[in-house]
Amino acid sequence: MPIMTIEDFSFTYASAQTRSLNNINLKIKRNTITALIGPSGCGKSTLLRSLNRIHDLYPGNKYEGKVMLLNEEKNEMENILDIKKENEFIQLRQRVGMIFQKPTPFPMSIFDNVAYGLKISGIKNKGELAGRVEMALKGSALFGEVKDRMNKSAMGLSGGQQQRLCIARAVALKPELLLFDEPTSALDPISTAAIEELIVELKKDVSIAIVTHNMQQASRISNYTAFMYLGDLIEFNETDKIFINPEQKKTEDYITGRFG
Ligand SMILES: Nc1ncnc2c1ncn2[C@@H]1O[C@H](COP(=O)(O)OP(=O)(O)OP(=O)(O)O)[C@@H](O)[C@H]1O
Repeated sequence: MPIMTIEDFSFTYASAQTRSLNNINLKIKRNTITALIGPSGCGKSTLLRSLNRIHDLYPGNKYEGKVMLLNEEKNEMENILDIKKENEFIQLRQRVGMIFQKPTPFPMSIFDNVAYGLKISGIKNKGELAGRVEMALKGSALFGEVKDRMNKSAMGLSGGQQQRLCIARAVALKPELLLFDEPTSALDPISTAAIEELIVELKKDVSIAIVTHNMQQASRISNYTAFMYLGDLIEFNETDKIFINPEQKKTEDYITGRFG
């Protein structure tokens, strides 16, 4: 079973007259990386932000269709568009974590950044907290660099380290799906390579969707690629197929750089 299925999904922003996404159908398979690509304004971020309903931080947006998330315990798919209660939103965003374009560490210590969500989710035991923080930092390939400065401010880390810290913060909550919104566009090539390597490593434990402007990045790290244009999903397939032998002319024009 996929971790998520997006079914006839359309989205309209509160302030907009027309839909930003039209009838999207897409499956995100477990333990794979799915890349969302397409020209500026095609709806990549809008789609990604629908998958943990982060749009709902602002009221009045219109969702149509279904976004079904696998409940592994019950072995059932549940429609996240039915969620209404605050505690259900908190739980959803733990299960479906998000990493943004600019690293967003909190102005607190490295340890507290990672412990923050764990405390909210009810873990109070100091030993357990320390263990989970260490595990998340190891899982995000950051532990070696920060183990001697856990109580120093996270703001003193480099951009690439801050982004790995944000990944550790999400990973600590043991998410089922991680959403990356252009996670390397503010980073230098060396930090970018480290984050790409980390994302590939993470897919052993978690399913991943990533928005990227960088087509080399999509072809390097993803298993599946969705090409979007003007709010439509034009083509979705295995990444090699999309980049080597796409079915749609629009996809081919985009990946060969004829527009976008
Ligand atoms: N808060 C908003 N209110 C109204 N319309 C919005 C809002 N955010 C985005 N849009 C519109 O929704 C459409 C899709 O935008 P979106 O940001 O998802 O595209 P994108 O493919 O991620 O673009 P980019 O690559 O430039 O980030 C665009 O037409 C955009 O103008």
